Amino acid sequence: MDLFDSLKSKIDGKNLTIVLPEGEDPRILGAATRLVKENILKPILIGDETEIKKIAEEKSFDLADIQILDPKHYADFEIMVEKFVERRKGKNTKEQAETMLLDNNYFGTMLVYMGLADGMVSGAIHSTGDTVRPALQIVKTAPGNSRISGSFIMQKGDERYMFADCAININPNAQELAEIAVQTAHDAKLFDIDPKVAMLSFSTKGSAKSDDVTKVVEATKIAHELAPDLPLDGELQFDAAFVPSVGAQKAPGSKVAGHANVFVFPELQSANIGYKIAQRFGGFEAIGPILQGLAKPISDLSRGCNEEDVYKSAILTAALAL
Ligand SMILES: CC(C)(COP(=O)(O)OP(=O)(O)OC[C@H]1O[C@@H](n2cnc3c(N)ncnc32)[C@H](O)[C@@H]1OP(=O)(O)O)[C@@H](O)C(=O)NCCC(=O)NCCS
Ligand SMILES: CC(=O)OP(=O)(O)O
Repeated sequence: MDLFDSLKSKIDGKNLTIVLPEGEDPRILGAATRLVKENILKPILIGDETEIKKIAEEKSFDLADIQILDPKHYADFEIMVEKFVERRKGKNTKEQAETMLLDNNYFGTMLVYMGLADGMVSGAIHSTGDTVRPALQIVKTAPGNSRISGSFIMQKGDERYMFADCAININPNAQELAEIAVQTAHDAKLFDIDPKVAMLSFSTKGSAKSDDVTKVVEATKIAHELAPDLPLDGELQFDAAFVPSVGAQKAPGSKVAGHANVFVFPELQSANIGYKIAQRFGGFEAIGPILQGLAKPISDLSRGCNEEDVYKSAILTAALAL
C-alpha cells in the first residue's frame, strides 16, 4: 500500500489537529484547504486573519471549517504566558515570554505543548533553527532520547529510504551519531521500512584512516550496544552500502552492505547536501525533515517545499501523534 494511503487510514476518523504557523503562505493555505476538503485532519492556521482571508480569496481557497488564530488577539494569551514561564524554569521572564509568544512558531509550539493541538508543521518560510528552537526549548525530548535529530523519507516509485541527520545536529560525536542511527531505525519502522542501517563514511571497513572515520567506527560500535538486534553496519561508503556487487567486494560478509535502506551520514553538511542531491538530481521525493526524539510531533519543512510537501508532512505528523 502507498505510504500516505496507509498513514491516512491510520488517522482516519481521529479528528487530529495540526498547527500550521505560516498561515499567510499560499502553499500552507492550499495544503490546509485540501486536508479539510478530504476530511483528513483539522488544520489550525496561525497568522493575521484579515491577511489570511485576503490571500485565500485571491487564490480561491475555501477556508470554511478552518480555525485561524492570531497570537495578538488570542483570548488565553495570559494563560499561555504563565505556562511558558513555568516550563522555561527561570530561563525566560514574563516580559520575554509576552514577546516570544507573539512569534507564530513559539505560539504554535505552545498549542502543541498545552495539548490544544496534536502536532505542528512549519518551516516553509522560517529557517530550521527558527522552526525547531521553540520545540527544543518547550516540548523537549521524549523519554529515552538525549537529543533530537531530523530524518527524511526519500521515495521514488517502489523505492523508499531514510536519510539522517539532515537537519539538526551539526557535528554529532560518536555517541550522538549512534543515537541518531537508532532513532532513525525506529522511525523507519513507522513508515513501513524494515531497517538495515548503514553508518556512512568516505571509508569502508578501514580503507581510509582519519579521525572522521574513527568517529563512525566508534558510533557503529555504540549503536550495536544500544540496539543489538538491529541490522546495522559501518563504516561504509555509499556505494558499498547501496550497490550489492560493491558491498560484496568492499565489505564481504556484511548483512547490510549492498542492501541498506537507512543511511546515517557522519555530520550535517554531507547529510543535508546528500538528501538535496538525491531529491534534485535523483528525482526522489524528500519528505521531512521529520523531527525524531521529540516528546510531541513537530515537523520542519524545507523552504523549497511545495503544497504537496506540506500536505504530506501534515499527514505524517498527525500519524506520529497516535
Ligand atoms: C537546532 C539548532 C537550531 C539548535 O541550536 P540553538 O538554538 O543554538 O540551540 P541552543 O544551544 O541555544 O539550545 C536551545 C535549546 O535547545 C536544546 N537543544 C539544542 N540542540 C538540541 C538537540 N539536538 N536535541 C535536543 N535539544 C537540543 C538545548 O538544550 C537548549 O535547551 P534549553 O534552552 O532548555 O537549555 C542548531 O543546532 C542548528 O542551527 N542546527 C542546524 C539547523 C540547520 O540549519 N539545518 C539545515 C537545514 S534543515
Ligand atoms: C531541510 C532544509 O534543508 O531546510 P531549508 O531548505 O529550509 O534550509
